[in-house]
Amino acid sequence: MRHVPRKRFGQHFLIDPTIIHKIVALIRPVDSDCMVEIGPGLGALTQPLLEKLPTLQVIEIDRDIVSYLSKYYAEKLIIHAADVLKFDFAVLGNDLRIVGNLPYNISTPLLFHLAKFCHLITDMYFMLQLEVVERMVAQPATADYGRLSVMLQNRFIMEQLLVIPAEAFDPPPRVQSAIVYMRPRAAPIVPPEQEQLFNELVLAAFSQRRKMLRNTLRQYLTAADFDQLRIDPELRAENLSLEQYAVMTQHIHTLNQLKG
Ligand SMILES: C[S@@+](CC[C@H](N)C(=O)[O-])C[C@H]1O[C@@H](n2cnc3c(N)ncnc32)[C@H](O)[C@@H]1O
Repeated sequence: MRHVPRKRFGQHFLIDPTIIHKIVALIRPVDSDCMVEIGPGLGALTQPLLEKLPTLQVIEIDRDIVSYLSKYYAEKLIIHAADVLKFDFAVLGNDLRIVGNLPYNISTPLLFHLAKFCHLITDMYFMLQLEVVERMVAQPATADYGRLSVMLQNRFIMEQLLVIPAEAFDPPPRVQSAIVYMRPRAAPIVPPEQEQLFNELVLAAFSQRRKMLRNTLRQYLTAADFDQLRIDPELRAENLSLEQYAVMTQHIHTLNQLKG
């Protein structure tokens, strides 16, 4: 089908057969998988995945692409014509394996949306902007370490896999891309009932990442609290590990409970 790529849907279609083959080899689809592809587009990954799977569920927003896919792949493909940011993954069942060459313009909100369903997910393989993948897997005391790293690492084990050059796509994006592997932790580091507080705390700390915690977290922790937690209040957001954010959250949660 002749299709003019739509910028507003972040359409950069994979065209390099060697890279497509490598991505599918990483995913290793097997018969029993409950596989879901986000943004199948013109089928670059869909076609080779379908060769290994009895069925595949896809979520696609572009109505022209939806009608093309429903004609071309009639039977084995279950198409959800929807905006993935509003999609309720719970309707797909559990043990989900989710894959996709994601639209880069919505990657951060999409990752946060998916995190809400991590109890239903076995693993995920995504193509994303390299810079975003580097931020996802970043460790403390590095320039890439930030809110995205802390919030996602709380829920997922993640690994940067292949780096993909822009020429592998049509039209080529202005940036390099990478494949990231994400597997939900058996349990998040921060208990779910403290997640809202954890989110607020991490947001406050990184809102002015060059400032000391003493200032950015003033509304949450006193000098005595920092002392009790054995965390130096002169540190900055980027110096704290996920575990330290979890300990601070637990401490504030307990204080809040005592206050009633
Ligand atoms: C980068 S393209 C990838 C296409 C194809 N998988 C490939 O690798 O060639 C992103 C795909 O996601 C779709 N898409 C963009 N925004 C979406 C959204 N909010 N919900 C669902 N699909 C979306 C686009 O229409 C497009 O098909």
